[in-house]
Amino acid sequence: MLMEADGQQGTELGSVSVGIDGEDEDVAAERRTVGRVSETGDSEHVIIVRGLRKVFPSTGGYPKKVAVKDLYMTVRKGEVFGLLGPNGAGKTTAVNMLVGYTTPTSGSALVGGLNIRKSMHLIYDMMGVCPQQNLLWDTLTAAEHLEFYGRLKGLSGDGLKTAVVAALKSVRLFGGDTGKKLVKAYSGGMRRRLSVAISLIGDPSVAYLDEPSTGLDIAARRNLWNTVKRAREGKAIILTTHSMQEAEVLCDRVGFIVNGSLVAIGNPRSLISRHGGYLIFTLTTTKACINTAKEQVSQKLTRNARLAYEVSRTLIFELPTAEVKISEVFFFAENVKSQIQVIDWAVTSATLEQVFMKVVAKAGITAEALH
Ligand SMILES: Nc1ncnc2c1ncn2[C@@H]1O[C@H](COP(=O)(O)OP(=O)(O)OP(=O)(O)O)[C@@H](O)[C@H]1O
Repeated sequence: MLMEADGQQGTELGSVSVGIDGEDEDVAAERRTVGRVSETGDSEHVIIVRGLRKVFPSTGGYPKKVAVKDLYMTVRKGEVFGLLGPNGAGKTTAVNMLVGYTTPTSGSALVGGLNIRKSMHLIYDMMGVCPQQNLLWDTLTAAEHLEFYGRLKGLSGDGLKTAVVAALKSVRLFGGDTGKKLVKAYSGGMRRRLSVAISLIGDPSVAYLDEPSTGLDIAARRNLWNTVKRAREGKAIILTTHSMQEAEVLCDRVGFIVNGSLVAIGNPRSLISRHGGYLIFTLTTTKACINTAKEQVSQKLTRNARLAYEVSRTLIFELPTAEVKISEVFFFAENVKSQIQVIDWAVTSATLEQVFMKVVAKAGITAEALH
């Protein structure tokens, strides 16, 4: 791996401060990792983001916008990293700085040891991008697109032909004459799949996928997940998504961004256990039994049960896992039938989506604003 001499490094890292008031522990630890690997160089951490910040100047009467606030994170070889956040959180702006679409206001990033501020022309050779908006030519076929981008990645001859066929097959654009049709005759989903195939042709060591599954039906989405899983080996992949299911299936680690700041980072499971820490108990009863049901949960399960939602006759409680075992909820649900009429009940662990809503709400955005 190339490690580029970087005169700014000392200054940039000199400003790293860990343990800023209220900063999440995992976010602080990631910041420390950035400091460590930036100093020593490291072939495993393919992407090292060092305090990237983007401020859009005020225009047309609108005030200036700090879209990304001092982002520190790393992505390792073989890792799929998911950037999650509500609309306008700064995900695309962060990716746009990394791929050279927009210049950072401050901070920098190393990609394969090269600084995005100085060596973007060299980084282009090792990266693939699936932008949020498809950048395709209506008058070319899918195969022609892939041949064009394959050549840009240095492929030629039989190697190029084989790579184009493999790419068309990987996103199911190969059957019949599909790959030979002009893109203007493609559906939205087919265009999206082609954009993903373009980003992966030539086996780049870094790939950025901005909401890759937007507009895909369930089958196409699952197929896309398999394509990304197969492609991840030896690559560092950053993807942005609004789908928590996609993040759980695909991502080794995820980062939640709110108002331009990273507020949580980690493996989806560890985030669930760290920030979730509760069971979701759903109980549907009759109107007459609602109050007794609430009392029973508080008395028999835990006083710390939190009523998260009450919709019609359905109550949804969060029960701290430190206080209530799942078997106790089963026992409760069976026994409470002597006190109240139970129409239905269910218990599940917290999901990444619930943890996301909680973390985002804590960071100052209401759940309503997310919809
Ligand atoms: N060129 C620009 N000029 C001014 N403001 C911008 C520009 N591009 C983005 N922004 C603002 O920066 C913020 C972050 O936008 P960005 O597109 O990065 O968010 P996002 O997390 O990708 O959102 P989404 O999930 O909706 O795609 C938003 O408030 C957006 O309005």
